[in-house]
Amino acid sequence: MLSVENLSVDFHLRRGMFTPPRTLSAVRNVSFTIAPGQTYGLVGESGSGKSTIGRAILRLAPVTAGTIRFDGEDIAAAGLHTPLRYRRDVQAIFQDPMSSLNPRQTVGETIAQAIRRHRPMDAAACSREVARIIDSVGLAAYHAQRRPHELSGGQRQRVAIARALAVRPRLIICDEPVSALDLSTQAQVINLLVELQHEFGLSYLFIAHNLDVVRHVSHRIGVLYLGRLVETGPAAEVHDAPRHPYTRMLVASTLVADPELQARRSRARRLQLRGELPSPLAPPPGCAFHTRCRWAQESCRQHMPELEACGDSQAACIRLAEIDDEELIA
Ligand SMILES: Nc1ncnc2c1ncn2[C@@H]1O[C@H](COP(=O)(O)OP(=O)(O)OP(=O)(O)O)[C@@H](O)[C@H]1O
Repeated sequence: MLSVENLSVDFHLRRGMFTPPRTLSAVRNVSFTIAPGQTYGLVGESGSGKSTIGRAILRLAPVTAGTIRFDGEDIAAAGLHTPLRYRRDVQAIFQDPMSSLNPRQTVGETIAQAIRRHRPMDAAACSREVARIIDSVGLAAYHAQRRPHELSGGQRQRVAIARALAVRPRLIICDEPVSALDLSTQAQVINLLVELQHEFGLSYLFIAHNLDVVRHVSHRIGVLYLGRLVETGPAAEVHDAPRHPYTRMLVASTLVADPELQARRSRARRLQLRGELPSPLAPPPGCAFHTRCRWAQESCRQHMPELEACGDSQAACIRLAEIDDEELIA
């Protein structure tokens, strides 16, 4: 249904009238597909380019190169005129629903407005539809009268999901939808998204920095480092048997609720991610991860690795064959 091919996004930064703009490569040559009813999870540290990919699909970030096809049609080439059908089929939910919900509108009015924008119907049918959608996201009927500031963070995220569902989308870009919520609310919202996927056959692009969260909802996962995919494949394989050094170190550095697993991850000190993501304005030569990789050697500074098949996944590292499998701790 969605096919992203060799997507690159550059931002041109101007510092003053008389200095030439500098180019920041936020996304480089990223490719993936999302089938109907499936979730593709994008994971990586802050600044790795996850949101920019989501925004490019939503036509909110410029596409420098590559294609974004939806049902075969190149959306990136559509210029300013995004087809109306695409604007309905592809919806989004973000980390902070407060910033995208109108503080003066009740929940019922917000959902009704979204319904009427794409599906004309009379007032009675619209209020029946609002009630049905409110129920389907696990809110009570009385929440229809509430305004965003009268709701908890989890309830506000349910309203954002309801508003997206109101237009009957086929794909939802979920950009860090649970990062601002406490752990138990995170689980509830994630379970809701999974249930809605089964009920309505939805597809998701699920963006998060926590690999365990992404693993839980995704069929396939892409791991981003400094704008490039360094590993991609079936969710279970990428999470439980990571190949790329960055994915291994990301797994080892992710906090989990299971105390035994957390203790094992904390003990694997050599695998803990240290240091900052390099600046995309001055990416390291060769493999961009070599500055933080515990397996890096001189050749890694000289060669930019391409994604290569390993098992059912693909990973971009010239030392894959030499890296010790003992050091896997999912
Ligand atoms: N509109 C913009 N103009 C200039 N640079 C931008 C713009 N949007 C993003 N960037 C830069 O592009 C890079 C990728 O940003 P992006 O927000 O996509 O990363 P991310 O992985 O989603 O991070 P986070 O989890 O913090 O949102 C960053 O270096 C960021 O500063």
